[in-house]
Amino acid sequence: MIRQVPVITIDGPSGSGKGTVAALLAAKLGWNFLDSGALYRLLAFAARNHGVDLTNEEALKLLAAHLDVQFGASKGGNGMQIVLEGEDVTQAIRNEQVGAGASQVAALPVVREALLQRQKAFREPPGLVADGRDMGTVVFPDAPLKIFLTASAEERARRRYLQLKGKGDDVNLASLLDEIRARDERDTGREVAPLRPADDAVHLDSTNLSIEQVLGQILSEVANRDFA
Ligand SMILES: Nc1ncnc2c1ncn2[C@@H]1O[C@H](COP(=O)(O)OP(=O)(O)O)[C@@H](O)[C@H]1O
Ligand SMILES: Nc1ccn([C@H]2C[C@H](O)[C@@H](COP(=O)(O)OP(=O)(O)O)O2)c(=O)n1
Repeated sequence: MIRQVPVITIDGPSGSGKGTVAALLAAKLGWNFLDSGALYRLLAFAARNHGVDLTNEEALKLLAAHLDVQFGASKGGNGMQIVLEGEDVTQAIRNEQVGAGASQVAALPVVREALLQRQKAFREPPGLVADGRDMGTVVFPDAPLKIFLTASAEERARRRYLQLKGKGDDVNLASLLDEIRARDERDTGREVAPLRPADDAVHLDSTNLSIEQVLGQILSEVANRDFA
């Protein structure tokens, strides 16, 4: 049997730490990294730039199919740089307004379909770490290790607050908590590819864990299997 390129999926709600841990894990293993949420964020961002309404399914489908984006190593070497239509949007797509737009367009089946192959194409040797909402359930259902990462809504809002404040954004903890809850509801309640753990996912609650502890627990799951 041909051995498939291994994938580790990390799904979970906003602020659970998926992106941080997935990037660290990919670096540690020397594997590729897919930040699937960035694709939905990029689509919401591009729609705004092109004056496309977030309910206009036909236009969004076209935009998603032709999204001109490059993912590369950042200039400083720490993290990923995202270039959309020639513009560096790495930071610009990381605010709650773009996150809410991403969650809105992500509920449309035509959009998910248009982005599916683009996500699967990240599965290249020697392996892939993919984070998002439906990595383990829809995009890579045969992944040999699936993590479902959670944390309380209050802790997730606190993390997001510190993160955005650190960037100099003007943020309010109570509204971030409201936004996180609204996004949880939309992402778990939608009909297509809702946020939910795969049946074979390992559940990790990071509320009281440091980033290093979460990474350590995932690495011990990796060590218990023989794919990496
Ligand atoms: N276990 C943790 N403890 C404390 N802060 C964390 C933890 N995991 C992530 N963070 C911080 O929380 C913020 C959100 O993390 P991020 O990886 O973007 O979450 P997600 O991708 O799930 O939305 C970041 O500033 C990150 O450094
Ligand atoms: N695989 C994915 C990834 C993200 N999405 C949607 C739902 C999310 O609210 C938005 C933004 O995702 P992203 O992972 O960037 O957001 P957070 O960093 O968790 O706040 O995109 C999705 O539907 N499926």
